[in-house]
Amino acid sequence: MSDVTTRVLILGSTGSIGTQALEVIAEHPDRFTVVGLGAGGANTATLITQARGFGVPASAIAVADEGAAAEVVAELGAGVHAGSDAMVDLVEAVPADIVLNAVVGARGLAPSLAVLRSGARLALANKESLVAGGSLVMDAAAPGQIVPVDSEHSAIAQCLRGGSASEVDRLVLTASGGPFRGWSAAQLRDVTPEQAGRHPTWSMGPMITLNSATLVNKALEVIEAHLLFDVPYDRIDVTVHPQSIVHSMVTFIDGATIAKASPPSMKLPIALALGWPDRVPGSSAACDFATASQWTFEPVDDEVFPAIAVARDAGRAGGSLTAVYNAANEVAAQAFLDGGLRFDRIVATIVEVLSAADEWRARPGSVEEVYAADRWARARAAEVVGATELNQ
Ligand SMILES: NC(=O)C1=CN([C@@H]2O[C@H](COP(=O)(O)OP(=O)(O)OC[C@H]3O[C@@H](n4cnc5c(N)ncnc54)[C@H](OP(=O)(O)O)[C@@H]3O)[C@@H](O)[C@H]2O)C=CC1
Ligand SMILES: CC(=O)[C@@H](O)[C@H](O)COP(=O)(O)O
Ligand SMILES: [Mn+2]
Repeated sequence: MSDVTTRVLILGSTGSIGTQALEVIAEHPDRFTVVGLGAGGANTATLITQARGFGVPASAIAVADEGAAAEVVAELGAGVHAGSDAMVDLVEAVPADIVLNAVVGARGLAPSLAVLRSGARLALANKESLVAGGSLVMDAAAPGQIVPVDSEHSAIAQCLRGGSASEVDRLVLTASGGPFRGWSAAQLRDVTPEQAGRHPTWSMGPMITLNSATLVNKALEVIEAHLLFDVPYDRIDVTVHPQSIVHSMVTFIDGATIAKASPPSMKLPIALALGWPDRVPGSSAACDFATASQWTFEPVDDEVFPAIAVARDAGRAGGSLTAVYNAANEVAAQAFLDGGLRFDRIVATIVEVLSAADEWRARPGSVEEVYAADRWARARAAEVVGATELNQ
């Protein structure tokens, strides 16, 4: 084994993915070293503890919120990167072999692009940056420079190892179905944020947990799979698998399907992305085939949960419509969490915003054009959310 460790910079270190990544690294000090940490600023105590625990200096820390950054400076000293460009500044200032982007939301786009420019490997949890940036992100990446962290895409990448793209017939993403699997449209009207926050199989941050409940998470993941693996939308399926043990599958042209299975834990795909292409021993418990269990698969109810079908249409139409989809969702989801929008109106808001988004059908020529689409969609979504008829 090499005596040189892999230098890992973590953006979003205080969140669900970020903290699990630090657990993986702490378990393997012979393989990985933390060289930088970035976060929004809502959890400065955690960030300071992380910096002290992993020996990260102030100059290798980024905090988006200026006030929170000042708190970190008071504890760790001057040099902390602060403000809306802090993640990009950090990526540009601190040499790393791998940058894990575990920031939440489309705000992760600029940092993702900065990582690709730096030449480091991008371990990508922040699916929103890919969905928003689309071909811009993929075009900026060298072959193999992006390694997926999202469990489904990690699974597919594993199923594809050693094969040739021409042998792939279909990608099959699994979905837990969320907490409202089997519910009727009428039942979804009265869903509360508390109910939507109870994911059946995964413990995750609040936004992805809500996105799983609306199936917007799976919608974003279909777009993510299309971009990462260059497979057309009509050859990407979604199946509801409530146990979340099969993390996704690939069906090949001879009728064979390869599935990747393990109990639900993000530590495995995080560790694999950090160690890629090598597996990190003991990342997760393995399936216990000595105990009786059932793995079930059922179709998505597209009538009650239209999020995936809407995303496919946006993705096929192309341009910046997937950025519009994501931005509209971020606004509507936050409005729901704040008590200002009915649950079933989240996806209705996305549909409403997309229906007026024809100007964003052109392929973006620059990241500024993506940001323009994102800003437009946020403003339009805020108007739609504010329209009383949508909440009746
Ligand atoms: N959690 C999971 O199991 C999975 C998550 N993902 C994806 O990974 C990403 C992270 O998810 P998750 O860990 O659950 O989210 P969390 O909400 O738990 O964590 C989000 C992280 O982003 C940071 N952040 C918030 N605002 C900003 C900002 N303006 N600038 C920089 N950083 C910011 C937060 O910092 P602070 O604490 O300071 O607010 C926190 O560190 C998402 O894109 C999600 O879809 C994908 C698959 C599984
Ligand atoms: C762990 C992970 O990758 C999440 O994206 C997970 O897949 C969410 O669960 P759903 O299948 O309910 O969206
Ligand atoms: Mn996922």
